[in-house]
Amino acid sequence: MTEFPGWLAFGQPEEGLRDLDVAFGRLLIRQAPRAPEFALRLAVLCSARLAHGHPCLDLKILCEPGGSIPAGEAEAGDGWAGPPAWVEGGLDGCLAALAAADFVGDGGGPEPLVLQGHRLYLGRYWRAGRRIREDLGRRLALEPPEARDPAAVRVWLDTVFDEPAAEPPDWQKIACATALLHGFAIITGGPGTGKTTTVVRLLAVLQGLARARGLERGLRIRLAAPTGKAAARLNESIAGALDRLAAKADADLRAALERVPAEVLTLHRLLGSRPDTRRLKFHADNPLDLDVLVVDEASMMDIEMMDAVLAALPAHARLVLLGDKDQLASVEAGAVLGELCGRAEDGHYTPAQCDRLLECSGETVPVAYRDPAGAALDQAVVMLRRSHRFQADSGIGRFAAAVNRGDVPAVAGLLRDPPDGLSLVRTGPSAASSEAWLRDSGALGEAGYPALFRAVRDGRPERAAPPPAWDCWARVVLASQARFQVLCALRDGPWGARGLNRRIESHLRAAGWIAASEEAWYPGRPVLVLRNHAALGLANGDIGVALPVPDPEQEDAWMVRVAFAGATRDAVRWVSPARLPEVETVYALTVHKSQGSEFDRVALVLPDRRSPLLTRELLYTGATRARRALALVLPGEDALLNDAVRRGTRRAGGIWTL
Ligand SMILES: Nc1ncnc2c1ncn2[C@@H]1O[C@H](COP(=O)(O)OP(=O)(O)OP(=O)(O)O)[C@@H](O)[C@H]1O
Repeated sequence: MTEFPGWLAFGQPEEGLRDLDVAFGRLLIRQAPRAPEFALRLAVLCSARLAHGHPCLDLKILCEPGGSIPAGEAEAGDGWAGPPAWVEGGLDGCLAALAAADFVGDGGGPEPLVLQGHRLYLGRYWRAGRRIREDLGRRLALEPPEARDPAAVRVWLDTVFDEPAAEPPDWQKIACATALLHGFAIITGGPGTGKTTTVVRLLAVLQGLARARGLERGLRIRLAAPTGKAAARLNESIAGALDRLAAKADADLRAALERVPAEVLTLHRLLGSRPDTRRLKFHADNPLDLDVLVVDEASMMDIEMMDAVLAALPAHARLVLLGDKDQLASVEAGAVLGELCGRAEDGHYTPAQCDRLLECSGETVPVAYRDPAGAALDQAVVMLRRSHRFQADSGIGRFAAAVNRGDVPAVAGLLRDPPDGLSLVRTGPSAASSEAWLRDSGALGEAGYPALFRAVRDGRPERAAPPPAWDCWARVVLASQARFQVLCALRDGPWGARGLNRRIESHLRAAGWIAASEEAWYPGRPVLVLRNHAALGLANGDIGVALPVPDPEQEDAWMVRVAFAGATRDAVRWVSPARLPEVETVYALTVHKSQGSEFDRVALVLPDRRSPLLTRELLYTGATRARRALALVLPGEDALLNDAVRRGTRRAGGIWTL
């Protein structure tokens, strides 16, 4: 019988170890009983880091004084400053112990862990990271046909960008030119900076140029997003951007626009994910049949998803990623977009690239963004810098920008005297169940959840109404649902989503919006889908609302169906609650789950105590889910908010440096 050390016991959440990590540690001991225990602890910590989205353990950060890698980033736990007591001999000590362990290799062999410099990876992620880097390297080196005809590119770009930018240079035009010049490009930018507008123009130019080259069938273009919600939102905004561009198009541009698809799939659907297997339909040996793939909300892509997408993408195909590099990364391992955009703020465009961009677009890259030593990746990344959604003086925009800069005094100043669109609601730490903050934050007000119930109550068609009338009602209800949302940092604890959901529901019951006698599936109950369900066309993160509809089997009887937005603009999908995969009520939603969604008004609720999960990215992501009004609900002290603004997540990835 193998002896296991005491710290390797199942059910040790206080150590931050999941049972999975413990099982991994035990497996390693069985395989390599003579490995130093210190190396084993590092290996198990490496596995535990995955739960927090880190694909590797950065030993340098671990050993820094104040490096604070809490093994147990439990939601309610505190971070700690400095390495754990069992770390001996600093970075050199870690490296020596790992060198003596059979289960650690350099990536060339089958070892389950790989040590690369000062980073310890689980082999699976290291190999995926290396494939990503090699694949992107190949795509960056591709010279697409458009790059060979800068004069034609210039004509088309001048056609789709027919108005000068308010402030030169026109980064949107530069982004289009960049994506035309490379087989792989990233367009990053905050909310409303015009990523969708830009990509629609890009796709029109690509189709226009393809037609001019005599490619009669046009390019095969697919649009995708990591979640159903993000796909549905891109669907809407692509359709809007296409309409806007078509309104002023000449015949050539109209012909090109007709070949730009508006349908957006989830990445899982695009890759042909199947219910009972991890194997995808499309992969390296059965690639996707397409020439251009655009992925929106790419900040939500983790390493494995990126690896799967690249594997299934034909070698000649162009990949364009859109996303906000400052948003929270995927909860799965790896902040792929954040890492690829690590140098986007400063451009780093080489003189040769600036010349090419000028030739293709007529735009001059400002000196501040030039760098003779710029890397190949830098040339393919463009950051859009101006929000067209928020006025420069809008409360949400200013708050989000200050949070993003980590500017504590600016955040404090904005909250002291909040500009339009921003408000601060202070509550006592024990006020989670009180009605006051819910009223002050707008949740129980006219524009809050009562508006959803009013849409349910007032818009219900006559019993005999035809199906389109029921769809129309559902669309109005779903639109009301998307107008207001309570978001919280955490899932558990008094200010976490779970508890708040129950409390908000009971306040709505007390106010008479939900009848006291009604069952779990009362009309108006909003629910969040927690798992992908390919057969029902539902994806993790989709939100639906329960509604009563006539029962066709029994006269005068009603049945409950949950309405979800369908894949196309006006479609509604009705699903019986009995067929739904795992769902939960969603008056309060965690910021993590809200990625890819937007709401007119948001109440962003912070916890009353410190949590390592409360970071700058989380605040920024939560705040930028709001389009018109943001109420920040602060149950604890200001120091808590200030700490979060200061604390940027340090995702230990290293994919791009592998
Ligand atoms: N160059 C521009 N001039 C004026 N308005 C613009 C410009 N670019 C985009 N817009 C407008 O700004 C709004 C946001 O644009 P868009 O949806 O393209 O941004 P986005 O970055 O994709 O936003 P999201 O945050 O939803 O991802 C739209 O109403 C769009 O019409």
